[in-house]
Amino acid sequence: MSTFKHLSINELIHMTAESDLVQIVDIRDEASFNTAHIAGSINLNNENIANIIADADMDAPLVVVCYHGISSQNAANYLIEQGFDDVYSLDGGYSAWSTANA
Ligand SMILES: O=S(=O)([O-])[S-]
Repeated sequence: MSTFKHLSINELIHMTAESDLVQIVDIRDEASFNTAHIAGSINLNNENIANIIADADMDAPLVVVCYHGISSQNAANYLIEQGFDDVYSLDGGYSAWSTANA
């Protein structure tokens, strides 16, 4: 069974520049997500997770974003268990992303 990989902010920028297939899921609370999020990301929550999994391309890269890159690692493991093959946890989370993109 595969394990998730760590992804830096720079790696995410390169990955999204090179492929349109990259899926980004943000597991922060909805209010934080609505305030600001990485372009193209989806807010993943208990209500929509089943639909997102059902609609997703399980072979395409899936990047999990949280606040600081801690809880995204658990979510990444969970999403691998659900059948995703190529899962990444964004190191530093949205916090690092927003600092890098300020
Ligand atoms: O979202 S977090 O677990 O990195 S604080």
